[in-house]
Amino acid sequence: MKNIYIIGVGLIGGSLAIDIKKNNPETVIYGISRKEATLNEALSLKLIDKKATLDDVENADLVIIAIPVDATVKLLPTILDKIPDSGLVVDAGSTKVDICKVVENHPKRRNFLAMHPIAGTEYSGPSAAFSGLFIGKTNIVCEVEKTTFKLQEKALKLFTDIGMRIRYMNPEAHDKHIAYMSHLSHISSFMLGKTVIEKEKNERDIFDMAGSGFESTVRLAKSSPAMWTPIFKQNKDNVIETLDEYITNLTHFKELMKQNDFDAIYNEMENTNHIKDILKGIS
Ligand SMILES: NC(=O)c1ccc[n+]([C@@H]2O[C@H](COP(=O)([O-])OP(=O)(O)OC[C@H]3O[C@@H](n4cnc5c(N)ncnc54)[C@H](O)[C@@H]3O)[C@@H](O)[C@H]2O)c1
Ligand SMILES: O=C(O)C(=O)C[C@]1(C(=O)O)C=C[C@@H](O)C=C1
Repeated sequence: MKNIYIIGVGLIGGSLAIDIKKNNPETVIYGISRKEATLNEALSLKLIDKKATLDDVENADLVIIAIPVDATVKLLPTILDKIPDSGLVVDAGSTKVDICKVVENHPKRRNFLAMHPIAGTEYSGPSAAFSGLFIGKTNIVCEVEKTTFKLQEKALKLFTDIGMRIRYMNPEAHDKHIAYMSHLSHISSFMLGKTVIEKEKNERDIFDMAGSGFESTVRLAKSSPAMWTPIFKQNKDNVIETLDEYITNLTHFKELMKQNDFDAIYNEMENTNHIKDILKGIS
């Protein structure tokens, strides 16, 4: 691909830019952002080769949209309008139902591939981007059958070349599973951070007593509200369902404590230890 345009050169867009360029040195990577300062930062960090504007995508072989999911829903139809007939658009959004819905009747629907790379960190912006983020990680691809076969092949090669494995899923299943697998852990981390900040008022105590256990469970509370608010809004019903389940489990744990049923508490923890085997890998 000769010309790749990345809209949103933050953690995800910037990290994709670095590794795609490594594998395809002849490709020109253009960055598009709302703020000039973000593009200048991306240029100075060598994430992109050149700055561009939305109108320039009429020359695109590929456009990667890596902006918050509400902005993706707004921009995606316009980008599809502008790209050439041979062009491909992919998005990296953390939700998939609303994004797929907004283009379901678009005349260039077959030029779009919906995906969600399950890779990231709690940091955002161009300076958070790094090479290797996607190695060994899963890329969830939705409604693959709605994309022209030739364009599917091009996109999937680009992503497997940077180390990703592909998993296919429909958008509804994606949003339901991801509410448990990603959105709930962010809420639980944010609320853990809130509880500690509210009750442990002395920041020196928090700093001195934060061990690696607290650090690791509160890591996601450093994440960007600008990215997460639209995710929770788009996936509201699924997220509320996960919260109901989680709150039931927390309440159950509290009841066992009140009843001094420490055998039951032991069993709860022992059963949950199974997560360690699951995360070791399913072959
Ligand atoms: N952070 C993660 O762990 C992660 C993982 C997988 C997918 N995603 C998804 O990838 C997308 C990007 O996330 P990120 O972590 O790279 O965020 P980020 O904040 O690091 O980068 C997003 C960039 O988009 C820019 N931007 C915002 N609105 C814009 C608009 N309307 N037009 C152009 N630029 C705009 C921001 O200024 C920022 O530079 C989101 O849809 C997110 O849901 C994030
Ligand atoms: O590891 C992290 O810090 C992340 O938040 C990455 C993470 C997640 O695993 O929940 C966050 C959002 C995504 O859409 C995909 C990946």
